[in-house]
Amino acid sequence: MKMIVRTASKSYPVFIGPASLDELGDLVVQNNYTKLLVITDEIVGSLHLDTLKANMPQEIPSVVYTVPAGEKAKQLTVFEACITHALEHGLDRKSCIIAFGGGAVGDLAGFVAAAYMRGISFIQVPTTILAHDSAVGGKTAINHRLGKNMIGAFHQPDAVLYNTYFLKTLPIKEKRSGFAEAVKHAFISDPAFLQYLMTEITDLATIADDKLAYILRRGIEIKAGVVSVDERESGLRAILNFGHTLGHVIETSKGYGIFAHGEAVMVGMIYALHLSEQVTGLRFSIGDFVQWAKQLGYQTTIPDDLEFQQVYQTMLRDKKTLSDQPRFVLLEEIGKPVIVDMDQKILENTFSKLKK
Ligand SMILES: NC(=O)c1ccc[n+]([C@@H]2O[C@H](COP(=O)([O-])OP(=O)(O)OC[C@H]3O[C@@H](n4cnc5c(N)ncnc54)[C@H](O)[C@@H]3O)[C@@H](O)[C@H]2O)c1
Ligand SMILES: O=C(O)C(=O)C[C@@H](O)[C@H](O)[C@H](O)COP(=O)(O)O
Ligand SMILES: [Zn+2]
Repeated sequence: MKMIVRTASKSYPVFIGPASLDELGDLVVQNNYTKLLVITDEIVGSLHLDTLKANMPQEIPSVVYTVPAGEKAKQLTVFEACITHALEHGLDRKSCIIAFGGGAVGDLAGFVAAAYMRGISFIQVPTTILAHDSAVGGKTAINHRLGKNMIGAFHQPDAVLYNTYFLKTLPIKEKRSGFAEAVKHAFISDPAFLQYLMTEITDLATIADDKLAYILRRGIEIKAGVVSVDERESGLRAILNFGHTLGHVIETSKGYGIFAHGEAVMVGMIYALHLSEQVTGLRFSIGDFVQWAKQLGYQTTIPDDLEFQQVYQTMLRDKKTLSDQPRFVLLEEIGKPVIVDMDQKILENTFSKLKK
């Protein structure tokens, strides 16, 4: 199946399904790429690189660069090594980078593409559930020890080829991480989708293929709808950050990769739901939601070793913060997000209640 993402700077196709890699050859020809650089990670490369290679047009020269798996890929040293590899192998301005992996590879490789010779093409070939979010919308970035995704650019891909066959080898922790972003998409825009998820999904290890396909498609539709209105987060796009203010702090404070991104976002969403109850008067059974999240294996409390004062300092560096005022995405209702400047005392009291 094919969807089109339309943003102010560019429109591009997202192909979803087991045959999506068939599109690669045509894309390479249509766009006249001179050379391809596949950036993948060591796990995805060892499991699936042969499948990707089998779908790459043999007449175009290609090279592969393998980076560490997970958040370790999103570092300046790895970014520099990718640029060096591209220079040493003669990539030019008409070359194309293929981001082959989950969100970490996508964010890194997209940023390499955004920066190399001031910007070349890239194609997302995502391999995780989470990537229904990360491969669409053009946010690319690497991390800084003081904050998540602090060094990056907006740079849209030429296409997204989402071969759902790759998802078969995902470990349960990564399924959980990716599913949390689908829950986020439901919370910010579609109460019926949230209801569907909470009713139909009771075990992440055994989601039926048709249900997973629907969840990915609906998540991409919601994300594409937001980025088509506000590509560079001048306003509306911030709603995609629901759960991320605390989520990113958890990732940064615990050390990148300890909590998977979506696992941290789940705790952040539960925090934001409690804040919403107090600040916007949200009426929603948080207890039922937390029970369901626990059943799916999520941690639903704030890690015990996090201290509010330190957490608050990291929140102040969040990209949504303006003039030292932390801003949160809260919900007035399910599907009705609002951006709110937050009072430190409310943040602290709710934080204390949600610690283990
Ligand atoms: N740019 C965006 O809009 C956006 C959106 C959401 C998240 N993100 C970022 O995405 C990253 C998380 O992405 P992710 O959850 O895809 O994680 P990931 O890319 O770190 O992959 C997680 C782990 O799963 C492995 N893996 C990937 N595909 C696999 C497969 N098919 N089979 C077996 N193992 C596989 C990887 O090697 C890695 O060890 C975070 O850095 C987050 O900040 C970006
Ligand atoms: O696409 C967006 O916009 C998002 O916020 C999606 C998030 O799921 C994603 O984690 C994103 O990388 C966060 O962006 P950041 O600007 O808060 O670093
Ligand atoms: Zn996210």
